[in-house]
Amino acid sequence: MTLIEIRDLEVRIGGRVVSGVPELDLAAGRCTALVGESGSGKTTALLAVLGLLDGADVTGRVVVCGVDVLNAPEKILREIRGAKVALVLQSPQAALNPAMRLGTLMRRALARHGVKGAAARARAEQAVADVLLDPEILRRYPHQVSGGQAQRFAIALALALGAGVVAADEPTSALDVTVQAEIVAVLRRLREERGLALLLVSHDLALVSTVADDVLVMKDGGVVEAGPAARVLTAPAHPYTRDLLAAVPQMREQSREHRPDADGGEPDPGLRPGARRARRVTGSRRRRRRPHR
Ligand SMILES: Nc1ncnc2c1ncn2[C@@H]1O[C@H](COP(=O)(O)OP(=O)(O)OP(=O)(O)O)[C@@H](O)[C@H]1O
Repeated sequence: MTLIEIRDLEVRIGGRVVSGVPELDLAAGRCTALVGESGSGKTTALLAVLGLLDGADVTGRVVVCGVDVLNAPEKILREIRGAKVALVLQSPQAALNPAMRLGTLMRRALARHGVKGAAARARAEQAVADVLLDPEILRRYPHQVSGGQAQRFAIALALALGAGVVAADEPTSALDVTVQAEIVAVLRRLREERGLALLLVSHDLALVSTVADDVLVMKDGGVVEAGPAARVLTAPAHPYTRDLLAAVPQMREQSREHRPDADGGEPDPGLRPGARRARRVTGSRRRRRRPHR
């Protein structure tokens, strides 16, 4: 079943094309990743899927869980956001109301989608258990949880609402290495067990190589190459993709000049050989924030 279908999507801001995706099909249980340099249009494409591009000139066709997003009334869009497609951001704590316990927050979100009382409590507890969090976390405030816990809570919120698609924008780049691997493991398990579909925006080629089935490589607001991750990341056809991949060891050498112990430490669980190196380098780009747990 196709959950996201994009055809000839073009987003213009101030007359300039800032993001364009000619074709994307995402089925249940699959993961498509948008990769590319900063400003290439990845986040804009993700926001288009959620119908969150007020003020932009958007053309083409975006169908999410049967809803024609670019032509749907705001009321319908509000219904699909959360209940069908959940957005997971780089720093979920920033998006959580600091004055509200996580349990309250989740129950309010459920109430907006018509689930209340004991059913909401049960749904919340099940969802946090599904991402391997102790239900006790529902009594805590956002500042009382780690970055990794907050990210798992954001995923749990998506599960509680019954979302079949998670749209994740750099979901691990604000987290430290061990926690990144935990989040990746949770996302992979949910795909396998629940058939969750994942639309992933990431700078992190290591993350992409471990979770994505398909990859779209974006540059200057367009897609320069698309195909199965196993092919695109090992035998890239486009010079830009080759540059992107070639930059990884090169940047590693640069970073080693500044950090003599750069290759120390144990390999990360859950990363394929070579991926750890790619992660370290790509994870140091502009959007990376200070790791926290
Ligand atoms: N609201 C806006 N107003 C003006 N320009 C915008 C707006 N939103 C995005 N852009 C421009 O659109 C282009 C694509 O931005 P986008 O955030 O989609 O890129 P990205 O690939 O996700 O980059 P990054 O990884 O840095 O977030 C950029 O040139 C950006 O400056």
